[in-house]
Amino acid sequence: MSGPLIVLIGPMGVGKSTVGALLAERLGTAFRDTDADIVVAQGREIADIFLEDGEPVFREFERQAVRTAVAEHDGVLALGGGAILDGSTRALLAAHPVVYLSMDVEEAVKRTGLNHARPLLLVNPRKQWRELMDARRQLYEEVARAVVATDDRTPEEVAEAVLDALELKEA
Ligand SMILES: Nc1ncnc2c1ncn2[C@@H]1O[C@H](COP(=O)(O)OP(=O)(O)O)[C@@H](O)[C@H]1O
Ligand SMILES: O=C(O)C1=C[C@@H](OP(=O)(O)O)[C@@H](O)[C@H](O)C1
Ligand SMILES: [Mg+2]
Repeated sequence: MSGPLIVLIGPMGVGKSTVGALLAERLGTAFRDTDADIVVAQGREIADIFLEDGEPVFREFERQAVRTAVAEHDGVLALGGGAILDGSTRALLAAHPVVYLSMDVEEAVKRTGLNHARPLLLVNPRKQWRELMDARRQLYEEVARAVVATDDRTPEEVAEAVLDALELKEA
């Protein structure tokens, strides 16, 4: 198996899960999301894993989930926003068609501000999002084969831009 057709990375709320599902539909392939894989494997929501076990344990589940998904899945794969924090994950992704979906902070607050499913943005989302991006921006750029800005674009328009960036044709 040759690995995923597309791997989506980028910050929380940028649309990896939404656009990933659309892309899979347009390409006539399957969609997989490592956050969803972790929820199924653990039988708990992401926020509960953070609360009960802490972030380092979640990151280890995530590291393993990415490894398994990259090895097994040949469709569209969306990762959680922090997956690229792990150096071995970044090394693994170097061989794959990774697209970084980007957005600015105001768009991020609009898309995630009121959503309690994301434990890292529970208090002062604007400040926390800026801090996360200061720590991660360079890692997203380092791993990505293409960058697609999502501000002022519908999920359908983002999906189209991803297909263009990777020169992929619809099914
Ligand atoms: N291009 C877009 N424009 C406006 N809202 C969007 C866009 N993409 C996603 N959203 C919305 O933003 C929220 C987060 O999307 P999601 O796909 O869960 O992001 P991620 O998986 O990157 O965290 C959802 O409510 C989704 O409907
Ligand atoms: O950026 C992060 O550290 C996280 C992003 C989330 O996924 P999404 O990027 O799909 O929201 C989820 O994995 C967890 O809440 C941590
Ligand atoms: Mg997601």
